[in-house]
Amino acid sequence: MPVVLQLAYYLPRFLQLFDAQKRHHVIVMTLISARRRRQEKVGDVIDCAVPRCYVDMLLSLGLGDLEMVSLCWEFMNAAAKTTTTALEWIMARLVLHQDTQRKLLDDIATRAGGKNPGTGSERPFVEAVVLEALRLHPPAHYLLAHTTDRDVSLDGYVIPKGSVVNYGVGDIGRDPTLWTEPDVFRPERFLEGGEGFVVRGIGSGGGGGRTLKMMPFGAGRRACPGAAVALKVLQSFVENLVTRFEWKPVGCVGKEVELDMSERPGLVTEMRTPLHARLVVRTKQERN
Ligand code: HEM
Repeated sequence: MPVVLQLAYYLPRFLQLFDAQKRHHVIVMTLISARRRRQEKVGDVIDCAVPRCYVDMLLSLGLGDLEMVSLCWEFMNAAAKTTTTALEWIMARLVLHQDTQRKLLDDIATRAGGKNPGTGSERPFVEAVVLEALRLHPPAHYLLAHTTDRDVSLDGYVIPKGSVVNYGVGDIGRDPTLWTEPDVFRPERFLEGGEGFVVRGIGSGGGGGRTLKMMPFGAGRRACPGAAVALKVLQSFVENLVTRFEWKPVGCVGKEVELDMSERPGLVTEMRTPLHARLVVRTKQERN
């Protein structure tokens, strides 16, 4: 296609993109300016009633507005879509596996009561549920592109300097040489004695020791800096959602609508059909 036609084809999209960027800039700058005014009024105090936030730290580095806006967007985009997508997959799994949902509720109740963990494992069952869902449904099926700064030798292959390297995160989690029955949702594999107990989800990128059995947050120096927050947030949301509501499939008893667990590939891999579930408020007795 001639260059002029190509430009004409992409121009409307570029204009839309510029417009979206302008709106993003205005929204984020409003928030940054509010923090700047506050700092001018009370100073960059650490031990005041309002805690020091990410923007305060950026301001203290003396960065320019454009750079701060870009960093804030990177954080917001990287944090929100990935975490909400992971939560949707986890809740879909709990709708599909009612036995796991009941076991989770029991484990939460026994732990809250200070009794021995219901699953007999030191790892809370909710953590196992979150990890198992991230293994099967990592929101990012590929990482951000990485590159080699020198020739690297790996398993007898040479990856030349300057190669663009990426990983099939989704495939690693379902590798049959690493996981038994990899397509089966079984959170118990992450409990003590299970093949996934070594996996921490963070640190070495989700591997456990030197073996990368899964890497939903990437690995190494450029691994997700929000992994620890994401895992805590997910566990807290799942615990609260399951304690307050019973999550059931839509439809009446015996005629439940089957969940569509297929994926919509993209930068973030979402559920092709967004989750629809029937929520029933749990009674106080059920919660305890
Ligand atoms: C379930 C939730 C999340 C998943 C699955 C996830 C996954 C990832 C992955 C795979 C990468 C690329 C790593 C690489 O290329 O090696 C990444 C990068 C990043 N994530 Fe997350 N993330 C999540 C939540 C968060 C949260 C909550 C934050 C912030 C609070 C965050 C901030 C970032 C940032 C800033 C980067 C870019 C790091 C860099 O370029 O060095 N993420 N994330």
